[in-house]
Amino acid sequence: MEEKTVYWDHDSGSIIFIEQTALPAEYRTVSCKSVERLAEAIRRLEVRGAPALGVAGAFGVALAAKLHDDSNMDSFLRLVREDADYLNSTRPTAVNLSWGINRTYESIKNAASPEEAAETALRVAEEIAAEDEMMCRKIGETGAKFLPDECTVLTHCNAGALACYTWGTALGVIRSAVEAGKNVSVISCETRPLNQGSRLTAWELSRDNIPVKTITDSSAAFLMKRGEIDAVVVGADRITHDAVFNKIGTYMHAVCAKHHEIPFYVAAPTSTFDATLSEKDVVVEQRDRNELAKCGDRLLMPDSVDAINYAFDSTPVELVTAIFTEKGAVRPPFSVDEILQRKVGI
Ligand SMILES: CSC[C@H]1O[C@H](OP(=O)(O)O)[C@H](O)[C@@H]1O
Repeated sequence: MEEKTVYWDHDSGSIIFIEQTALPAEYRTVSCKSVERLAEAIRRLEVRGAPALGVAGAFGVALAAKLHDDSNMDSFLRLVREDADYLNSTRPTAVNLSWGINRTYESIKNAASPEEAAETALRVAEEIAAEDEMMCRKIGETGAKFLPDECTVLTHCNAGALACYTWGTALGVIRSAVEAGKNVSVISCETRPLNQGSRLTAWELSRDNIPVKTITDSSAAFLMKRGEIDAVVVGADRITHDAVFNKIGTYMHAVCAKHHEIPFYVAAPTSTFDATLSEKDVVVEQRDRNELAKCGDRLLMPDSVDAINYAFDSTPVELVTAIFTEKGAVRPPFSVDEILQRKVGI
């Protein structure tokens, strides 16, 4: 997949993103010209996936800096910070969103004018996007070495090009393994309730001619029990010293993989690591009941019944075999500070 998930269009001066809620039925892009529209896109998961949220948040700050033209720098920066905080409030769990927003905002705090600030913010956002692509390819190269020459890999949700600027993290590992000549088949869990696995991962891999079959999330343990899964590779939204936060259902797969002695890998850039929090401190996003209660116009449960709809769960690092990063592979237990400070392979 060559398309970029979210990028800046210099001709129109707007953010272009792939509208992911329309996939797989329709491939379309949106030209986003306001911070409010970008915030809506993030809340609706039109733009989604931890690294992609980091890139989108960075371009959101660049858009805010372009749109505000208050000549007084103090009020200009206050207005841009308000937009940045508004974007940051859209989704709490993926650390990359706040990381991309804050890194871009910090780059303009000493600008001499709004014009200079807008130029700087856009440059930094495009650097973040380019870094994401480079990191995904390094993550892929690292992880591909851990996969057997012939294997079936189970993945959950979408940690592919659509969850990043391009290439992907978990799917980046699979793409790199295929590029290295390995015979990899993929089992993609549909990932209820929004079906990022059946809608997006299956779409991405089928376009790349990588063998993929979709299963219900509840089928994963049975396939492991039958010996049909050789490895699990998933993405991440936030990694603390004691847990990996990822799409709801990941913890279930990790427990089952441990029971069946199947390696459980996580693929994520070091920007996903959080040195400030522990598992108990992280806010896990809860989403609207209607994501479970309805499928289009079809009612799936009584209106009178409430739902619990966590968007993520947390997997203790003890259940993780290794984490593939752009700096190399990390085996728990690990020090997040040491990982973030290391410039070379781990
Ligand atoms: C490459 S990390 C992608 C990560 O983000 C997804 O969440 P969402 O679709 O709600 O943004 C999921 O947790 C993926 O593993």
